[in-house]
Amino acid sequence: MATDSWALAVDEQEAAAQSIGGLNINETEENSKAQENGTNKTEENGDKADDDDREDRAAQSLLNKLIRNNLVNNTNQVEVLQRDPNSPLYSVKSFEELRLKPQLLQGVYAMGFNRPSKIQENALPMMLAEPPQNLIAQSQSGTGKTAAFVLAMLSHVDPTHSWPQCLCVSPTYELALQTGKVIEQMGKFYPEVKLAYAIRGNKLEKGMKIQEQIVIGTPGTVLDWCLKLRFIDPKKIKVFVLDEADVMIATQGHQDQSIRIQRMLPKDCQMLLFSATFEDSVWKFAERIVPDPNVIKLKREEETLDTIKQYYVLCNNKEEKFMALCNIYGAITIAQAMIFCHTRKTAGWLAGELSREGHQVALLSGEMAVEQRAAVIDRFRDGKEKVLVTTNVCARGIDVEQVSVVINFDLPVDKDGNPDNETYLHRIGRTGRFGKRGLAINMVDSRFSMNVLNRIQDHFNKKIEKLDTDDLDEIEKIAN
Ligand SMILES: Nc1ncnc2c1ncn2[C@@H]1O[C@H](COP(=O)(O)OP(=O)(O)OP(=O)(O)O)[C@@H](O)[C@H]1O
Repeated sequence: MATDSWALAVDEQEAAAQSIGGLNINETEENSKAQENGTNKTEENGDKADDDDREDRAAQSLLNKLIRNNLVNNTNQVEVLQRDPNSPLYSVKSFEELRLKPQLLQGVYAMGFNRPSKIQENALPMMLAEPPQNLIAQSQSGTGKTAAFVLAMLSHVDPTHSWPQCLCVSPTYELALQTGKVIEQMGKFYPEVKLAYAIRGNKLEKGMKIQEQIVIGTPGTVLDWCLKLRFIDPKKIKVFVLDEADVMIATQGHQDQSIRIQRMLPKDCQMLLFSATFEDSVWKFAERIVPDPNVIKLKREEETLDTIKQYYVLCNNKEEKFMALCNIYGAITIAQAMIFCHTRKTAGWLAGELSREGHQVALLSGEMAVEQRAAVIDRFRDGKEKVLVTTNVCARGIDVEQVSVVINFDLPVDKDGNPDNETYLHRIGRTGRFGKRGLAINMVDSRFSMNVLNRIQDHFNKKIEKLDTDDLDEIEKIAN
């Protein structure tokens, strides 16, 4: 996340410069030096960086949800740690085996799910078991966690009772809405089950009691509804879900609020916690929320540079980098390319220059709302634009199969100006699914960036070849 938040910080810095300097972006000397060195003023302000990180995680997670329309491929084995290692381990290969209510099975199939995802194979039997079992599950975004706990909640409610029985907390209003949508879709043929949103702005009359069986919301509002306003009787909750635990703990106060909610629930309430990543801090939090847990983990698919041809081009400034890019485009056919810039300003400039050259260009930029970003990514994935110019902020999690060329117009560095190897790998590396050959071209424009390139090369122990973009024959060769 380091680079994302750094790029975001730069974007915000530029936005500030823009608002101070009218519509012209006035790059101060200090600013441009900072960019050159890969350092940034805002890093002095630790709080600000933390804020960025928080926003960044929630925004990234929302973006992932908006652009994802099927499961991510993952060939790793699921690790299961049972609370009682002697009890049999159930896993299912079909939804029928779960003996779901027919209305729910219909909902699952109507969503186009044919069989359980890897994580669902193990998680669903555990979550649907009698007596209910607690679960901590970790796997990357897009592996089917949300669908799994939504199915568990819908299976456990008794629609003849008009009070909340399942409670789900999400880190932000927008993420809660997204999960709500999945509940509505999956419960489409089960209209007796109703859903309420405990989110800011949803004001209810004093003394009211919620009648909906499922409540989804953010921790602050859920806590108020349970404790202060008593719209919900926490003692009647049968299933408690805490989603996106890693994003949750990044937000000040959410951790405590979640723990306070959990304390109000009955001892036999089923506790479920989900997270895309599992740092120590997440694990400590998870253990406080979920007593006696079963644990399911699915490691991320490893990315590799093995099938990627990597090159670098020596230039003196951004204009030369642009010329080099034009030469490459003139020499080889590029179906779709993603071009990464360090700042929003460079990205905007480059997108403009490329459009002038007649390219169909999409621009992803930090000031765009997450929904706008998702729309740009969708258009690009549909092939409506052939070039996507972006800063780092927006680019995580975008898997575009047809992207054959990735260009680092600026090399990825962290906030201290050190090579950001993880981001480099993430930009150009391929997982099993996208195992096709790829081409990565790095633009080097200073001694500083040459040093970054060399360190990246050493880190991955993979040669990055020099490319002379004035030599058309040489460029043609790299396409073969
Ligand atoms: N068993 C399944 N078969 C096919 N598609 C599925 C299945 N389960 C989930 N999906 C789809 O895969 C995508 C990712 O699923 P889901 O949102 O549940 O994953 P997640 O791990 O919660 O990720 P995120 O946190 O990004 O939402 C969604 O588009 C969902 O509709």
